[in-house]
Amino acid sequence: MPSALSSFPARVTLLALFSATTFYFLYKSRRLRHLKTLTLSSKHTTRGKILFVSQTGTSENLAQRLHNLLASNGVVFDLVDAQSYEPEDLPKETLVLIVASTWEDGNPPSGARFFATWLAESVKDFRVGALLLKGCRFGVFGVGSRAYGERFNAVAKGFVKQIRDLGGSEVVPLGEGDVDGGELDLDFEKWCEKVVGFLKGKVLENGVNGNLECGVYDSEEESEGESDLEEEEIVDLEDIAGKVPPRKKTAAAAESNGNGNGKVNGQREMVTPVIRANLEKQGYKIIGSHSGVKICRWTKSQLRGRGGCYKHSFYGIESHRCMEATPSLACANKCVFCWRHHTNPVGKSWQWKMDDPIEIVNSAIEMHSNMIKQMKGVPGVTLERLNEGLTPRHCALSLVGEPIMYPEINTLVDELHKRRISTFLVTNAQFPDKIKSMKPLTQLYVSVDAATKDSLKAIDRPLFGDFWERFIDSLTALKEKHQRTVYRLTLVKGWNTEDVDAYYKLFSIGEP
Ligand SMILES: Cc1cc2nc3c(=O)[nH]c(=O)nc-3n(C[C@H](O)[C@H](O)[C@H](O)COP(=O)(O)O)c2cc1C
Ligand code: SF4
Repeated sequence: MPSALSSFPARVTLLALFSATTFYFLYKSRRLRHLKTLTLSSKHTTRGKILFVSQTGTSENLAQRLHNLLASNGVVFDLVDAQSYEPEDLPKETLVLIVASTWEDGNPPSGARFFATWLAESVKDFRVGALLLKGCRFGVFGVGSRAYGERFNAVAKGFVKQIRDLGGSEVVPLGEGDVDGGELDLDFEKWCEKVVGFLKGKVLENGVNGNLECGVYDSEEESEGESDLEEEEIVDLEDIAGKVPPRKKTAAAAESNGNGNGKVNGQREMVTPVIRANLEKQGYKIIGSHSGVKICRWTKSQLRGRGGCYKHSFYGIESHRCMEATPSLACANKCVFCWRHHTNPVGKSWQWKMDDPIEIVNSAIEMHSNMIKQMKGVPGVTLERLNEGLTPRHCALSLVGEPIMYPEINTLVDELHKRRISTFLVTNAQFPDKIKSMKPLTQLYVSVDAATKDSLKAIDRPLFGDFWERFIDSLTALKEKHQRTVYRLTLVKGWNTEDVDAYYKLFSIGEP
């Protein structure tokens, strides 16, 4: 048990606080986000931004024109080159107008690659969720050439989709300028008219109403502080899922695949080509046939000299030296909040071809290091931090799936420890025997997704018929472990936030 946080109520409160905040906003706010984003509070007084993405100056000139036009209407925006804009600040923005050109192969100009990559990666990062930019209203004008066919204004179109996917509210429909055959100036003017119309409170064709008096565009007073909304929007706790499907679609009980034969080294590969492609699209690096590694957004953040995750605040773990990995992408549940929905491999026991633990560790470190190297040259990344990042000191075995399903988990953990890498492992409490036989880890977490049998069944949709007995046995096994143990609560309002007494009983079983 850790000394600083060994106080049971303190630890439970902190974990519950993180998880509850995350899920409450992921789940509830998704449905409400349109309503909310249309009703800006007077706290949002950040000045609007005009961002330009430009290589040869066309988009920059147009952006400058828009800037002047708005200024002549009494509204002052900041005019910023996307090249020098810090995308981590986007969630703080309340209104962003982007003028963006498209270049070779439908890509942005090289100077704006970081901005574009940040957006694309945030959409794919399941931990970010659909709320990151929910306070941000935006409009995009694309500068390109129709001669490029399907790639005409690909960058501008991509920005619109990505910002929408991250919860942004599009207040002016995409404008498209064609520098070759089209009427660039005219099309831009029309788009600018819509922007001015929006700012003057006119209802646009997409039904969004602007309002000059809402405080967003106040040219005199610029708020320095961060809004309350932003504070509420703290999402992401390592492997917490981002997108919650509606309850009615997910309430059906999970079906066992019925094939669990307990073979330690089966013939089938766990990761099928379809699953592999799906995971790789989301930034996962697949190791062998059942393991994965992914660079965490906190790792990137701390590499850039920004904040780390809660393990940095709690335990001093340096996020830029942390590797997030799992030796089993499969698990024995189909939790309703799992981002993988129905695409993940499931099983009651190991039934797949098995890779060597040493090879998994070596490949994980190599792949992780390669991802770290790609951060070279990114604003804020110093050589010193980059080099530190190349030698991970901590491994979060909690990416996705159930790590203790992997039959060689003990050897794998030993390998990590031999390399002076500390280990945090998260299990979903369905394999009590595995918990018992697990060698000491730096910290062992058990996910407590619900406090009663019925709610656990509804939320985790376990494959095992005796899931509740397994769950209780897992907590009992935890108590008997002579090491640091933690319950991790994932609280979703309306699903599992009641039954306080039942949670209390569970705490007295495991004594985390
Ligand atoms: C090599 C090259 C590739 C281009 N590729 C595209 C493209 O894929 N799609 C598109 O819409 N426009 C494309 N364009 C047109 C540019 O977007 C256009 O020249 C624009 O004015 C550049 O704006 P900027 O000066 O703001 O960067 C391309 C232009 C060049 C020279
Ligand atoms: S523990 Fe590591 S992987 Fe997990 S959120 Fe923190 S930095 Fe990222």
